[in-house]
Amino acid sequence: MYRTERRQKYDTSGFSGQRCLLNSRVQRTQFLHMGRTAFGAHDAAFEAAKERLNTLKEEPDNNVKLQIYALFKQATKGPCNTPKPGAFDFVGRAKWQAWSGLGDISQDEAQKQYIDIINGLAGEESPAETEQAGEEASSYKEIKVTKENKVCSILLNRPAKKNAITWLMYNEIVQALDDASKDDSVTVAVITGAGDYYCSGNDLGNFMNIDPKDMPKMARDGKELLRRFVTAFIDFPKPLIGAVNGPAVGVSVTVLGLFDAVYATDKATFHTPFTELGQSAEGCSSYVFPKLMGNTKANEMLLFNKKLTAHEACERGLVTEVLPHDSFQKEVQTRVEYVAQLPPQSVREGKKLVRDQEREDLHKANEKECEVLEGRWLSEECVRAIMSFFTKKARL
Ligand SMILES: CCCCCCCCCCCCC/C=C/C(=O)SCCNC(=O)CCNC(=O)[C@H](O)C(C)(C)COP(=O)(O)OP(=O)(O)OC[C@H]1O[C@@H](n2cnc3c(N)ncnc32)[C@H](O)[C@@H]1OP(=O)(O)O
Repeated sequence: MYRTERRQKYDTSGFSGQRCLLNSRVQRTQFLHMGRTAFGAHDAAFEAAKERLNTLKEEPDNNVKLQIYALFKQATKGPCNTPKPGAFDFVGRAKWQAWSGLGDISQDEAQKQYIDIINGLAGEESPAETEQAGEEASSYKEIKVTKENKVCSILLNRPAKKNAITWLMYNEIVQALDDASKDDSVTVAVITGAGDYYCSGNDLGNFMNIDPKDMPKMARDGKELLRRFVTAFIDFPKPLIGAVNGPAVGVSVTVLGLFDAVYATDKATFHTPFTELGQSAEGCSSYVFPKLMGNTKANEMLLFNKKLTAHEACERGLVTEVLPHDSFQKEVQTRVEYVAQLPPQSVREGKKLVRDQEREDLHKANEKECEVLEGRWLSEECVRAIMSFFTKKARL
């Protein structure tokens, strides 16, 4: 009863809204049947994701539904091939815009993003399902950690919130890096994002619902959390690779300076809006970015909030290589697999030689940045900036 009723809420492409209902069981069965025959057996994961869509405990908000709808159409039909609906067909127009907004990403890529989002929304795969895929199930809530063929993949897994990093997620990432560093079966770690974003940085909800009298303590705790988080990146002893699959914001950008290689899709952007938020640099970026790109270019990002394209970030040395969005996953996989099979001890010794040159300076920069941020978080400027983010959201 519950499932049928839910199925009536939105069709398999996941979009709710009056004009989108498949309004009869026959149509729904036909649609599902068509869906099944449209894909070969090897699209089992896509099929499974479609099924899982109707078992979600929480209904996604419309933004996410539009994304799911658009990815479903792109995966099944390719680039948008229908005329733009009339001005008064609001739902049809929103759907059309979402689908046409995907441009010409391949059906393969669209399928992959569709699966990522649904699995992200559905939370952890059941251990049985993941075991079947030959991966090690993780016990994490907001990231997904899998280990396969010497590669530890860490997926930032809050696609509905653009993978914003909560207090819990900071701790889970620290835990996952620590675990990967100690696991002899792992020779390389990769971090990437679920859905269309790599990561939108610190979850601004971390600043909300704090009793004013607890602010100083929260700021102290936040400082310690950030210090541990960045330390985990400074001291990670194995090759750490970033696969920036979409826009990256804030702390997710600054710690990239501590990675050993960063591959970005040509749709990725890099934004560190610190002064707009009344905050300041972290992730050792106040030390690393001027070394990487020179003071003025570093200031453009850290002080003047300039958002970089992937190519600009590559020109400045923050990104190793920009790869076409369509073939991004495959291209990154090839590079990661090459690193994974290298003689691990030789790679670790080589990384240590490079990192030891500046390890002390990096820890000093991290301490200093966390100290300054502790003060920033308690400042009027920061409180005002965070409030305006949420009031703007509320107004929309
Ligand atoms: C008293 C002291 C307390 C201290 C506590 C500290 C704890 C943490 C310590 C460590 C701190 C380290 C320092 C880090 C600094 C940074 O990272 S600064 C950068 C922070 N990030 C941002 O400012 C980005 C904010 N988000 C946006 O600008 C936009 O969402 C976007 C990323 C540009 C995407 O826009 P759009 O495509 O329009 O999608 P949206 O509808 O906005 O987003 C979808 C939903 O996701 C939610 N969301 C997205 N990003 C965040 C985020 N960073 N924090 C919280 N929520 C986020 C967004 O609200 C939407 O949610 P719903 O409205 O519920 O759908």
